[in-house]
Amino acid sequence: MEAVLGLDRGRHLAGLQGQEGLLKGGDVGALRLAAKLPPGLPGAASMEGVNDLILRAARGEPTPRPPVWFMRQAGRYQKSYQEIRKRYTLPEIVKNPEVAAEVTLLPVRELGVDAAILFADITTPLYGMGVALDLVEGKGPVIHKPIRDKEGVEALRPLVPEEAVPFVLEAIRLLKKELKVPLIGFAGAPFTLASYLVEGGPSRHFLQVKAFMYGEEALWHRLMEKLTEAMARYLEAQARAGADLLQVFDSWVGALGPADYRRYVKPHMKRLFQALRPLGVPVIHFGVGTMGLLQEMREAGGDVMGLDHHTPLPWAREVLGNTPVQGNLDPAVLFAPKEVIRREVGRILEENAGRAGHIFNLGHGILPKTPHDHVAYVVELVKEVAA
Ligand SMILES: Cc1c2[nH]c(c1CCC(=O)O)Cc1[nH]c(c(CCC(=O)O)c1C)Cc1[nH]c(c(CCC(=O)O)c1C)Cc1[nH]c(c(C)c1CCC(=O)O)C2
Repeated sequence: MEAVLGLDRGRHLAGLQGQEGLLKGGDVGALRLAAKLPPGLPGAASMEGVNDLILRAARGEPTPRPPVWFMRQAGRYQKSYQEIRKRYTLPEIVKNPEVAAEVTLLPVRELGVDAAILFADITTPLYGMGVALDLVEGKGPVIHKPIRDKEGVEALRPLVPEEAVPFVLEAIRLLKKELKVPLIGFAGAPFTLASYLVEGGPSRHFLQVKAFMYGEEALWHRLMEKLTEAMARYLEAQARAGADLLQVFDSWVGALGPADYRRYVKPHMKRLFQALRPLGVPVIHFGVGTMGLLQEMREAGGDVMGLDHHTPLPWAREVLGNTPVQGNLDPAVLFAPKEVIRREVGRILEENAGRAGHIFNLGHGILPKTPHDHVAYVVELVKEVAA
């Protein structure tokens, strides 16, 4: 397995050098020494010479241009990923630190994005809590025994990251030796994980999870507490292993209205973000269909709010004040002709009007059949800002 990373190491470094060679004007400033990280984090020592644009933007500091990365930037739209997937299943990639690190590096090399995101799935830590599941192609996670009662909730084991996901922590340590951009660690938020655990798989109307939430309120909070505690431990372990930022994916919480969010979800999210605060690592809080929840989610916590493509950026800026934002190009725009991509990227940059604290991203993850050159084009366009 060493060969997988070893073989590509030279290419990776060559790619990065090429990328630096192309840097112009303001971008050079982006490669200055990283600002100090809080003590106790292993990432601190290895941040020298790292492109720290995303860390500065996450702190709300001015940058010569917005940093850019993409949710699901490693995946099936890449030929290189498809090649690796011919040899390994998704869980095999994740459980093999060298291969997971290699997949994490693919978009950094191929696109020149300003951050890497650890290659894993939101379901990865669930195995370590005693949940049996499959990742079904074209569908998503399928839980063997959905949680519907007290017995199911009690059967969930506390997560001990060093024992349950040592491969994730090892992948982070390997990546920190290779990367010249910050590494984002991530986890699913309790509601989004609960939706898979209770529904048994992806859902359209979230009827099972809502029935459980409304009908068994005490048990619901017990389930959310267990997931909150586990994800706090998981994210903490990722930061200690070297992750420079963390993103919490509450992908499906947009299924709830603000009153339900306040009652059934917000107290748990508050606890999660409180637990992460002492780590001193910026945390991005993201959801889809969450425009109506934005203020509640911001109150729950997070240093950066992820915006989906239904949320007007200027409106979000009004609502959020100085809180940094991430987003929010519609992933479908990547299927459009290049002139449209240029127009839409330009629109978002104009909407942000050069304000500090903007991380350029999509409003949700890259879709499987997205043309690779269109993704690369977005990176070029964002980098033009500082040219
Ligand atoms: C809801 C969710 C999941 N997983 C994730 C979320 C939250 C983000 C979001 O809202 O999109 C998070 C995730 N999953 C994956 C990553 C990798 C890092 C990255 O962003 O590059 C991340 C951040 C790998 C993956 N996880 C999965 C793939 C699909 C590719 C494959 O099977 O090889 C990848 C690259 C599988 C998965 N896992 C999940 C789904 C819906 C799917 C897709 C099913 C399909 O369409 O086949 C659950």
